[in-house]
Amino acid sequence: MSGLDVITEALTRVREECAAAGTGRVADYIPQLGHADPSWFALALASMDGHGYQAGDAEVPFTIQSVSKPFVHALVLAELGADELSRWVAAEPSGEAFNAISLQPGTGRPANPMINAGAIVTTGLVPATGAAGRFERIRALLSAFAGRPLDLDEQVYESERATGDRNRALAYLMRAAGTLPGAVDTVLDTYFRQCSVLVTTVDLAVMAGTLANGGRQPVTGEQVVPEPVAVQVLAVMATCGMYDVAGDWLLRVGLPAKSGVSGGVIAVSPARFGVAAFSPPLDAAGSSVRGVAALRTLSQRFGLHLMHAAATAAPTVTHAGRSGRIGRIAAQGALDFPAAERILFALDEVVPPDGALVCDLTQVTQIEAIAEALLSKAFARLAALGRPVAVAAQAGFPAAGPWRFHATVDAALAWAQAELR
Ligand SMILES: NC(=O)CC[C@H](N)C(=O)O
Repeated sequence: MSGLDVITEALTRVREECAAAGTGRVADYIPQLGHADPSWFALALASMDGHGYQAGDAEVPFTIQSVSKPFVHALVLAELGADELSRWVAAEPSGEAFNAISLQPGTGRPANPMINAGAIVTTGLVPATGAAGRFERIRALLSAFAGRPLDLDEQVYESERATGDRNRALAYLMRAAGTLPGAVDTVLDTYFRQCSVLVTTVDLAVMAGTLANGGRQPVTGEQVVPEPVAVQVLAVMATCGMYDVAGDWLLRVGLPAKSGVSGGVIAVSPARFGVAAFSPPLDAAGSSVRGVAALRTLSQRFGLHLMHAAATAAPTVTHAGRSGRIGRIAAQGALDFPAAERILFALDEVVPPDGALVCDLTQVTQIEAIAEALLSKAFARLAALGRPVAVAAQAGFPAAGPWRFHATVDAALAWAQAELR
């Protein structure tokens, strides 16, 4: 408990409101899954600072099922790259159920790595020596995302292996089309094990939080996958994660997400939160009825819709004005492209033709390469026009250039005044 329990209470409230949402059916096509308690219902939230909040049955273990797919997708992207992976699996929404036969005409590739056909191929592409080694790599990866060692539920694995004829049929079709990397039984065995890894709702929230945090686990600090890989995975989750309702989900919830037949659902609010819900009864699309309702409510109530983000960006330029012939600008936080644009726009307004610029970046915490390039260019341009430029910044911003670098704003001001005299 932390934050005076206010956030925990907000989660608990959403859980209560969604407890009666619709009716669903616990999946039993994998017989062992049919033993789940339909009343289980949990919510969890993980922040980028590693803060965790939970409500309900958030520590009940269940098998991860299809929620494993984005993480294994990340592993293969990190190993092979998007170009090589796309030779095997496309990245198009299928508009079909998770277990649909999906072979693109011509190439035989499955539509995307979030449906079973594409996930089976993706699992087969995990580089390893032998099937056991391949599963251990996947288990290690899922554990790194969760920040703790995860176990296998042998009974669910045996149950799915004994009844997984539909997945076997998909694998044989792809094998015949030449798009299955490996033998049907070997690849499927790894896939069934991958789906049978045990997690809790708390685990799922922090796993989603790792994707939200650019691939860095917010609690352990481990960079589990490179940042560009996390970005690519989120893109595919956004368009394909919710199967045949992906479009409606993006409309109403507006977050990259992934559901699984055991009742788990994750959603990712990039650079903000990882969110997870768990409740076994499923809707017709194979997603948790209460989980979907809860994530929808959470996204709306907490203002997490992706397309909402731009309007709420924090102010980066904290001061833009003039004292005498010195134009002064101060900025704070992380400087990305939009922040650089704001600074550049303000520069034009504050620096007089016969004056100098003092730019206070001491409260800047991070400068993206594009922001650094644009600001450097603007400073150089001012300097070339004969206007002295003094930059006050913490170490990190390049001191080299046709401008003066100072550790404090006072030093920058004093230098600029002397230059103008
Ligand atoms: N949607 C899911 O969670 C499906 C996963 C399940 N193991 C299957 O392949 O059928």
